[in-house]
Amino acid sequence: MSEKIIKWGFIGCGEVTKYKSGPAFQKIEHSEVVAVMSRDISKAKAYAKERGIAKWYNDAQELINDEDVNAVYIATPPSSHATYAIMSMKAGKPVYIEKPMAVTYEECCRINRISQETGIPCFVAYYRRYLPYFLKVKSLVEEGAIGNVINIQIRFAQPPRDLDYNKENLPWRVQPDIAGGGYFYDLAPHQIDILQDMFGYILEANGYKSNRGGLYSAEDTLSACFQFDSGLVGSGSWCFVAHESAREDRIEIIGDKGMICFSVFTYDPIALHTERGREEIPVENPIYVQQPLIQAVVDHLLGKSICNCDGESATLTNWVMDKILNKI
Ligand SMILES: NC(=O)C1=CN([C@@H]2O[C@H](COP(=O)(O)OP(=O)(O)OC[C@H]3O[C@@H](n4cnc5c(N)ncnc54)[C@H](OP(=O)(O)O)[C@@H]3O)[C@@H](O)[C@H]2O)C=CC1
Ligand SMILES: O=C1CO[C@H](CO)[C@@H](O)[C@@H]1O
Repeated sequence: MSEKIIKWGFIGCGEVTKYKSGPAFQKIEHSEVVAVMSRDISKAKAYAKERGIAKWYNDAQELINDEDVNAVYIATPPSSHATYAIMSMKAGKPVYIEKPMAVTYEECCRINRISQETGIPCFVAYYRRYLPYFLKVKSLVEEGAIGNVINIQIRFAQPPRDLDYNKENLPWRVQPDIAGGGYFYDLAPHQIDILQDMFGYILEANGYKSNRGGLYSAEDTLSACFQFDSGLVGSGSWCFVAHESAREDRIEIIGDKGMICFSVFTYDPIALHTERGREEIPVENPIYVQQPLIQAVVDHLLGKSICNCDGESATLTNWVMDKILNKI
């Protein structure tokens, strides 16, 4: 891309854009937000006015066609990611898509096909790959702090959220036609992506799912096992209707000389267990957590470096989830 400034249009301006990503697009050099879209024009206008964004729309195609917009951030629920990504790339505009990339592996493949045919890049918001906390875990593994890695364990449990009890108006995150599944499809992609970034691609995955809470139709409890290309095996369990006493957000990387435990959502200090005992390693992340990844995307679009947080790699995470859910 020859432009000196990446001028973003946002499709969707909900929660994720308020703090995690939105301000970062405006803080980064050679990056501006020039337009925003919500299906409700008054929401789009209020969002734009509050943040000094010049234009607002209630129609995605109009935002994409805007000549001032030269890259598109898709921050809507997952069921609309493929449509907007394909519309944008067909208009010649690179996309940065929120996670999960789409509601199925097959939709991800469609997005990648259009990216290949048009030559327009597609990135996915797996920002943990660029966060200091996870880079520290990765460097401990690479330095051999725990010897050879033998096994991976993911454990995640949380109680239902208040909104999950509202049968008449359930959150989109537990509606599989919008979200791709239940909370598993919302949260597990972060865990699966970061593990694939550290250990290579997962080539086998199988799972069992169940609905134990009866609050909504999507699965709320799962167990899975998986194997990486290298032969490394791991397993995971997820429960979204657990008692508070079972709350957990933990990945264990078990080695032959120690173990690393870390969290994916709460960033509790990394725990390094070795023959020296247990050490805690606190690591600070930036306030706008997507900023390092967005910087990498902007640098890629400016031709300065390559960002590999792309559609091809993100698709493998949807593949793993669809295998665990028996969707494929
Ligand atoms: N990377 C991360 O850490 C996080 C990522 N996310 C991801 O970001 C995405 C959005 O999540 P979040 O911001 O929490 O969701 P919200 O429900 O808060 O916001 C969704 C936004 O999309 C708009 N919208 C909904 N449906 C459509 C549609 N079909 N077409 C156009 N606009 C639509 C909504 O506004 P309106 O209804 O007015 O159009 C709203 O602006 C999801 O993919 C989610 O998984 C979310 C949180 C963190
Ligand atoms: O990282 C995250 C934190 O929680 C949100 C709500 O479940 C997720 O959508 C998001 O991906």
